[in-house]
Amino acid sequence: MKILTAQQLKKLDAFSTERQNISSADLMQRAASKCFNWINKNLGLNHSFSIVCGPGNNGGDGLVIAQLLSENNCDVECILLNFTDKNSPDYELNLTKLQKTECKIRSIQSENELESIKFNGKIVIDAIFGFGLSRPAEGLAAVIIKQINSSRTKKVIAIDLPSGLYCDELNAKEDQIIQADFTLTFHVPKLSFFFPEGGNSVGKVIVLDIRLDKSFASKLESNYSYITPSKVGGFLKKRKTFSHKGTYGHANIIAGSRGKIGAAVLSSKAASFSGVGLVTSTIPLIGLNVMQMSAPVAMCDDNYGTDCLEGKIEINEKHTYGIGPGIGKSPATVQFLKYFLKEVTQPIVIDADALNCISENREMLNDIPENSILTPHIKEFERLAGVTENSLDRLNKLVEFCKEHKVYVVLKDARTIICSPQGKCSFSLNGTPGMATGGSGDVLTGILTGLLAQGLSSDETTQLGVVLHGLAGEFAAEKHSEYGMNAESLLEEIGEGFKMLLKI
Ligand SMILES: NC(=O)C1=CN([C@@H]2O[C@H](COP(=O)(O)OP(=O)(O)OC[C@H]3O[C@@H](n4cnc5c(N)ncnc54)[C@H](O)[C@@H]3O)[C@@H](O)[C@H]2O)[C@@H](O)CC1
Ligand SMILES: [K+]
Repeated sequence: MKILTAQQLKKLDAFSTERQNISSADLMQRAASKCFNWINKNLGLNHSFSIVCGPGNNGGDGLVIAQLLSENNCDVECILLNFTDKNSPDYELNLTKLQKTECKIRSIQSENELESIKFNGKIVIDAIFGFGLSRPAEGLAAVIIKQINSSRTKKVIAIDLPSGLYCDELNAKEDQIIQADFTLTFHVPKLSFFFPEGGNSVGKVIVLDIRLDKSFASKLESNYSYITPSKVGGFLKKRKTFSHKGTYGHANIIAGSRGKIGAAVLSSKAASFSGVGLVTSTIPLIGLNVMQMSAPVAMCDDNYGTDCLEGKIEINEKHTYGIGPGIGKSPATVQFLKYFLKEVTQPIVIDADALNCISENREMLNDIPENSILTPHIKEFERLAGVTENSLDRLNKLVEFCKEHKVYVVLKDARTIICSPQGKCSFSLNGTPGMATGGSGDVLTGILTGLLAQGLSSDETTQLGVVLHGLAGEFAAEKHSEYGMNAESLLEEIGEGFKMLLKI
């Protein structure tokens, strides 16, 4: 699904109402009903609700939600921020409707009236600004946002976007933005959700389908799309009854050095859980016993060096290679990598120290086979492509880099971004902060190598692999909490991720 700008969302909104022969107020009613239903189903109605409304259509959504809560006999108070007399027409219409219900309505003109408002213990519904934010929240809006953020609220639910967050621009550090527990966003997640400059404020993102015109949306120009489990599940190939280990490819994980054999173990195990037929671990001799004991499923090739990888590897055209986890940067390993890249012709997965070696020996960039998959985290990417000023600058550099080198880059972060050699970017919302721990990246390398080995294209591999890795993280966090999980917990949950994708 394409990620759209505020301008495009407005156009889509207008086209959809016209095509469906409904008014904009009907669409607002539909959007607000979706929010109400989500709240009812997921949090229940037995709470005290405070709904804070701004002057535009986001505020209008808030008014309809207030109406629905009030009609369902909830304890609800609606706070109107009156910093302008130019309210949107649908806001005015729904305010008149709300005034006919039992809902308590408070109209706030100035900051000193805010003192008497208490948000502690309440579910706060933030409907101050949506995608129409045109400048940083200031004055009354900024003060109330600050007040909500510092209150002991039960939960904060942002409607469409946390107020104060831009839709497709970057916020400044000092901007006041609602810190939501949940963001109920319409149609698609917004670009800003994927960047650290504002993405920390969205909490859990729930995308609500308000039946905007899908064919019109697909014709709008956008370089950015959002990957969902339902999209990537279809990339899985059906396993045949009469098949054997040779049917499903051979992943060769080239990894490890003295003290970093764990990275090789994690990657090799992850590959073995990805559906691949065979796994070989190409490791220095020092890791042989550890690997055989911890990952007996992997065959070992220990012919290249004792403490670190060295020498000239013989490329097997039938193998799909994933190189980098824990290999270190010793001169002998750099030579090993140089030779490997010169010889290999099929797309490969390149991670971690292999990327760092390439950054320090840039001529190697020219030897990376087309459609290979590079999996840097932000620092590793900056070593490859240069320091970036902010997320948008990084996104532009990412596009340039992938086009120039004809590779896929999986830029690992809380919100991982995949960029294709054509410069198309896909964003994933799967994953959890519990995955911010050593070894998570090694697991991703294993998954990607395993999927690529099974004959998926690099495009399918990156999208499916990133979602699967994120789902494994979510299942691990569910079982062990975000604190009590590690990279090994991810391995145990790859299967749960597959089960979910197969159900869709
Ligand atoms: N297109 C869609 O998909 C739909 C949009 N809807 C809602 O409509 C919202 C967009 O509505 P609008 O375009 O009316 O915009 P908003 O409601 O986001 O806010 C715009 C209003 O706030 C003012 N404003 C902007 N920044 C300000 C600031 N920093 N300080 C003070 N005032 C400021 C503007 O002048 C305008 O009056 C969406 O986010 C969503 O909640 C839904 O009702 C239904 C469908
Ligand atoms: K909002």
